[in-house]
Amino acid sequence: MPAVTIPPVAHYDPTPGTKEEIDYAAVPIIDFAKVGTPEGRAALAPQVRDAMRTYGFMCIVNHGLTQAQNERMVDIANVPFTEVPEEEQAQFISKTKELGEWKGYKPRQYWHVDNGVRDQIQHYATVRPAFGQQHPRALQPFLPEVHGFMEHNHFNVLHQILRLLALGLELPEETFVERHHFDVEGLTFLRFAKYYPRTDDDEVKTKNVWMKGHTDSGTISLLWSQPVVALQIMTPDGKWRHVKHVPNSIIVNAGDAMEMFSGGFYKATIHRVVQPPIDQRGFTRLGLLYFAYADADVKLVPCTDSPVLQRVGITRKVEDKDAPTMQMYSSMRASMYGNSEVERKADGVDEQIVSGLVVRHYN
Ligand SMILES: O=C(O)CCC(=O)C(=O)O
Ligand SMILES: [Fe+2]
Repeated sequence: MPAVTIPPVAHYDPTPGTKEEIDYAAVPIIDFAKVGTPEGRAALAPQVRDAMRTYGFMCIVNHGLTQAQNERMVDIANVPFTEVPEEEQAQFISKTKELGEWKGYKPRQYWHVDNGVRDQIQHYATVRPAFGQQHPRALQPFLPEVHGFMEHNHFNVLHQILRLLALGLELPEETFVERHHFDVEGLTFLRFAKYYPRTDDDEVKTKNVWMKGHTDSGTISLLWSQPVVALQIMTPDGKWRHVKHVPNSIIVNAGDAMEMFSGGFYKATIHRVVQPPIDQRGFTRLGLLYFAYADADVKLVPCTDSPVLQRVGITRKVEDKDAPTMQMYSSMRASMYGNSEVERKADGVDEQIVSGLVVRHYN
């Protein structure tokens, strides 16, 4: 058998952890060591149900990748930003506003943040299968690893979370798994995100907000925890609080589609990215994010056969007959995000109407 050679990649030095005192959100830590067995899932289901019902966020440890495998992916994630010449990057710009999809680069300054300030975040998005997309030359040697990382996210993490969320609603375990295929073309994608330090003027004009408060449009987002403390969530008491970095963990949140499937039972929690604490300023912030969506043609209506929902009641944002499909909803959201044509409400909340649903961005 030929030896498997792993192409070398430059190391991305992680930013040192902050030493500042920070008011962290009490995001529950969920240990996935036993998630592979029915007994393990039965024990985890109530923990996951409570976390996603109360916070809409949880932190998963023992997800099956080692620290070294995690670091290797972070190194690979830096390749599209550091190893691809600008002229070549220009050939792979995502047509997000035109097509409502994420594929390739989101350049810096693509979004309006606030008061005329544009973002300083660059993304590179890979759809599934990774081989079905054209990629810049420098990334090509790493595609088998990128694809393997997506498979790990999908089957070992996402599908297990979906099983636990179905159990939490007393639904058959595969209810949500069956709506999240990997091998068919769909909306789910992997994002490499690089946040660059900003000018003081930009910080003042945006009140230190780097990415506006929002809910994610899909079902489940997997944010691989990284050391720069800048992600905040709106906690149940209405305060913004930071999410703590737990080494080699995954921060998980539910998006709008999961909130709709669960009739409001699981919360699509508002979150945002802000300027890091003083000792972490001046560094870049590099993240791995896997955004899961239900299959494109699935309608975003509540699971009325859940005994739990029958007991606690269902909240709908639109009538079932008017509910959008996953494709309709996500592409509208993607094309409209960061667009200045929003209605400014008095309290610093911007509103847009997407497929008949009100979508809010919080400053
Ligand atoms: O970078 C992060 O920590 C979160 C980013 C985020 O919320 C998003 O890309 O939707
Ligand atoms: Fe998000």
